[in-house]
Amino acid sequence: MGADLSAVLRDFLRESGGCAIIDGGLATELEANGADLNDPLWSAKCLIASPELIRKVHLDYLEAGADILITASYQATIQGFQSKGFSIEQSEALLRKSVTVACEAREIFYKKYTSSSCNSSSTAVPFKKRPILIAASIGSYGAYLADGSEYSGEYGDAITLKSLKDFHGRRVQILAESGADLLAFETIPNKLECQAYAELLEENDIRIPAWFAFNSKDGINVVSGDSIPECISIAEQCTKVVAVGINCTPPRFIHGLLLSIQKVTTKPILIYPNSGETYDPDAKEWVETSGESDEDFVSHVMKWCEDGACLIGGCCRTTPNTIRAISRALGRHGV
Ligand code: MET
Ligand SMILES: [Zn+2]
Repeated sequence: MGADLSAVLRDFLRESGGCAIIDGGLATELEANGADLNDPLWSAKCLIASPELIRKVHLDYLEAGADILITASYQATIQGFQSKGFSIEQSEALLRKSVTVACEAREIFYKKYTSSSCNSSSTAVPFKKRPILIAASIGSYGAYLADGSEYSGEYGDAITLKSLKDFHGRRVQILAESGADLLAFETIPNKLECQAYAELLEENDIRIPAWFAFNSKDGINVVSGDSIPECISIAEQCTKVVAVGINCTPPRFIHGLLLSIQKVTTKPILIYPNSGETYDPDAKEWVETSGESDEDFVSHVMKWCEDGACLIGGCCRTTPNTIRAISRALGRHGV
């Protein structure tokens, strides 16, 4: 029998006081720090040209209180790197680099606070490292297409369960063996891709736990129109999936989605909504009309906890300030 992968997350949640904080948007925060991500690789472009910027944003999120960092591999695929002229070996190395950069940020953060606590006073209480997990991001096939189809879930008839498994298989294997603590399957737009991930996890020797995060644009179904309870039930049956929930979805939908998810899962529930703005894939920009301020966003946090969420963070257009505000709302203090 394999190791109990769910224990990794349950122990971590216990050490985090019952509710852990996920980081905020990575790609949009890289852009806020000056990166030009108008590219099919999106945030993964920085793995090639500016990994130090990714490390900085990871560190900003740790300073803000995040307990979990999600790597810059959301739109990093072997196929995507190859179409830029990289070899298979180089492409696989870039995938691994997304995890290395996040691990470096965690090390820098730990060192900083270990040394400051040692220097402060001879009677200082030994510094207790807060546990920090690195979650290797796996964006959907629609994210690789870079045409916004992770927000429609419409892949066309040519895309089958088998083609999705073929597309994701090697990347999943590489990231599972990269030193990451978890695999974060993000922005899953339809049931077919959920099934493909679950089968890949079951059929391969994947030794780290995974979470499945779906996105919704109506507060009822996943973006393709497939039923949330059906998608969650697929994840529920997969022993390697240790948490399920929602990402990159407006905060106003989260309460209703949590109520429907709760009914069909026994696993910890995670949510990391976006800022409430909408992405226009044709214009390639976020439409700012219905965005929520950090205060509005955070005013939901305690309610989401009562609704059963125990991993909470932010997705696109949320920032270290959002995470700092979530941390305060949860009564966290200091590092
Ligand atoms: C479109 S959702 C993007 C998720 C990814 N983890 C990011 O924050 O960049
Ligand atoms: Zn997002």
